[in-house]
Amino acid sequence: MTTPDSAQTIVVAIDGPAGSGKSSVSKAVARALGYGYLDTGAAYRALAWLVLEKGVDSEDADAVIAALDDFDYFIATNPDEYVVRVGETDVTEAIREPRVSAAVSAIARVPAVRSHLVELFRSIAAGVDAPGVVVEGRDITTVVAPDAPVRILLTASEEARMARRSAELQDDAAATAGAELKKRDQADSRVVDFLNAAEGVTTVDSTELNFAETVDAVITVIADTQSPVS
Ligand SMILES: Nc1ncnc2c1ncn2[C@@H]1O[C@H](COP(=O)(O)OP(=O)(O)OP(=O)(O)O)[C@@H](O)[C@H]1O
Ligand SMILES: Nc1ccn([C@@H]2O[C@H](COP(=O)(O)O)[C@@H](O)[C@H]2O)c(=O)n1
Repeated sequence: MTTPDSAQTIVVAIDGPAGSGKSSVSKAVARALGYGYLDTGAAYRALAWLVLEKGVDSEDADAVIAALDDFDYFIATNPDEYVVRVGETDVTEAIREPRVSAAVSAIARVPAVRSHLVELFRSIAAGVDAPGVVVEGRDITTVVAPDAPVRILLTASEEARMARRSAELQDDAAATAGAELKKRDQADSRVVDFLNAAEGVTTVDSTELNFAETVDAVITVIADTQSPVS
């Protein structure tokens, strides 16, 4: 990714499967370092939300591509003020609904959607006014910002990810969360590889780490990149 201020704005690219902690860890890292934070999954979710609002079949690639014309997207990059809007509508909560999670993989496998959003992400990241920006998703280390100085695959065992996601929810929702997470990873991994680290990408496996330890591990990777041990 090239940024107008690339000499000053460090891009930290983070990929990983669902529930690996990408959003929560990236947000905490951005806060700790005074960096911006860009959640790329939110854009795929927001487009899925728009497609559902329009009553369009999310499996109909042409109709999904047509919806891009009305996709007036905004996401805040301040980690302390997370908000997502489509046009005037605040969709921050709505894009987390199970119906959106269930539709998003179909949207994300449309190549024209991916290329449109990749350009959008590069432009949003380039506009961040901070010493760095943490950009997280599935193809950040490989497609969106393959030249980023810091590239991390954040992972955890499927059991750990399912347990963490279930712990956020109540009864019925907790029971289905694991299955949803697995299904989405299976669909998404047919489109981009976020289960294996590409060359030059550092893996942070949080299976045996608590949240604070995981944040520290990511900050250490960033610090090591800035002052590598000779
Ligand atoms: N190392 C950790 N130890 C314990 N809990 C963690 C750890 N890392 C993340 N979590 C928790 O796991 C849950 C899932 O994290 P998060 O939502 O950030 O994952 P994600 O990768 O962004 O998921 P998705 O791709 O589905 O949006 C959150 O409740 C988060 O607080
Ligand atoms: N770089 C990305 C980011 C996300 N996706 C798709 O969006 C879905 C939602 O992402 P979350 O991070 O909020 O879970 C995800 O399941 C992918 O379908 C993507 O393709 N590329």
